[in-house]
Amino acid sequence: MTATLPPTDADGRIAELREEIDACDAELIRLVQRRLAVSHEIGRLRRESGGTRLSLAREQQVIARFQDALGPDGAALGMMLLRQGRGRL
Ligand SMILES: C=C(O[C@@H]1C=C(C(=O)O)C=C[C@H]1O)C(=O)O
Repeated sequence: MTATLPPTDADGRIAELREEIDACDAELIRLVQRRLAVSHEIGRLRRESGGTRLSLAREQQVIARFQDALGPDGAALGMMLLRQGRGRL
């Protein structure tokens, strides 16, 4: 059986939990920005040393990691992060 809270208590708890979600989102945004900067630096180093801009083998590993942890939506999230780092191909 689940306990029911009076609406005013529920409102207060929802407000608290939304603050937690806002903090998670802020952290995620910071991490995505950091990931993008690191990814660009690797791409620059690889190009400057005569390599290819992308590494498809590495991209498969990244997508597999997201898929294993989060399922199909995780794989989609991994692909969005990779796409963000690629910029114009
Ligand atoms: C960052 C790299 O370069 C590219 C970007 C990747 C990424 O954003 O994770 C992965 C593979 C590469 O296509 C890398 O090789 O690790």
